[in-house]
Amino acid sequence: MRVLVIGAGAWGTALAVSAARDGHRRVSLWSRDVAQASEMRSLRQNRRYLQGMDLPVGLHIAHAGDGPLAALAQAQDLVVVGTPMAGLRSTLSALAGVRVPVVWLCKGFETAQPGAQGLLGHEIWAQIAPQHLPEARCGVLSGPSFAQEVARGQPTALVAASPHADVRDAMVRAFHGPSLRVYANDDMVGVEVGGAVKNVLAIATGLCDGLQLGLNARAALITRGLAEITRLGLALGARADTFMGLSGLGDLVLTATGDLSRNRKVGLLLAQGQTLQQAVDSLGHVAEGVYCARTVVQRARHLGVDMPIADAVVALLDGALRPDEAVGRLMGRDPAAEL
Ligand SMILES: NC(=O)c1ccc[n+]([C@@H]2O[C@H](COP(=O)([O-])OP(=O)(O)OC[C@H]3O[C@@H](n4cnc5c(N)ncnc54)[C@H](O)[C@@H]3O)[C@@H](O)[C@H]2O)c1
Ligand SMILES: O=P(O)(O)OC[C@H](O)CO
Repeated sequence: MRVLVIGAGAWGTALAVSAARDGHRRVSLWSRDVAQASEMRSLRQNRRYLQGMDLPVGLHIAHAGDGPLAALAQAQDLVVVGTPMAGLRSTLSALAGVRVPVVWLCKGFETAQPGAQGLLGHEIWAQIAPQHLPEARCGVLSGPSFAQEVARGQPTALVAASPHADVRDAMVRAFHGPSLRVYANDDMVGVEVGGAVKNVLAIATGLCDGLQLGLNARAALITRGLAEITRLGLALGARADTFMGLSGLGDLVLTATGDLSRNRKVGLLLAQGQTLQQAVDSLGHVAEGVYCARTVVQRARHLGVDMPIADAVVALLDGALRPDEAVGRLMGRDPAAEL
């Protein structure tokens, strides 16, 4: 099987490494940065994004200087976009017309532009791909997964979501292996909503832990956060049971509690008194929750969905509330029925 991973950040590299360990797959990792790709070719490491991890001998490194991305993509069995949300639209545009299933790894909503709604991956895809190729097919690979652990071969479970059975199968064939289980799900909307909104909630739990509000508070945030994810997902057309799965509860628990999470780290740093800019600058990697929190809240308001925790995160990121005021606002809400 021939697999192309576009975007040599932490996650794209980790999955390419994991897939390439199986000698039956021909895996290529593409970087837009020619200098980074050249270094990866010579050192067989991605020092910038996955320090200390050797790239398998069989992993082919490709870059923007090798020729048109669409031509390389056309020669594959599966194309995997590993950029952050901010790069998804431009990458899908570059791939328009390619007759190979395209899936992505990013977890977020597109940052909303003035006068427009920020979109999920499948919504961006619908604006671009079918105009060029009506039979174009897409999917998303998501679930609880820190890049470093996957690259090291530590046991991990992912979910491959697409409305198309052949795309789900292609993702399973590309990535399922001895240390990586890939489950299939046809609810792409639910899987995308879970992956996007958990990042916003992980900022909240990071803040909660940084302020030492306690374990009870963290459990409450995770549980009520899952209720917010589910409400928004249902309003967008997802199935409720998806949110009990890997891309819902699973990824929320991992990101909200795992100290490898960049989103959780943003919350921890804000609690220490850092500005948002200082927190983001210190990461060196993308924290999608920072960029999609406003979109989540806008989409929820548009649909009449109540998301008080996400609202508080936005107020905090915008500097409209201090951390202690955000806690006060959440705890001061009127009593409500749980379900
Ligand atoms: N790191 C993880 O553990 C992890 C796990 C699961 C999902 N994700 C998701 O995967 C996505 C990527 O995360 P990451 O951790 O790899 O980010 P990262 O910050 O480590 O790397 C981002 C990479 O994308 C590249 N890039 C940015 N815009 C691009 C564009 N327009 N075209 C091509 N390349 C572009 C950058 O040069 C960089 O190589 C995010 O949406 C993240 O939420 C990350
Ligand atoms: O480091 P984060 O917060 O971007 O989370 C990484 C993955 O999405 C966890 O599944």
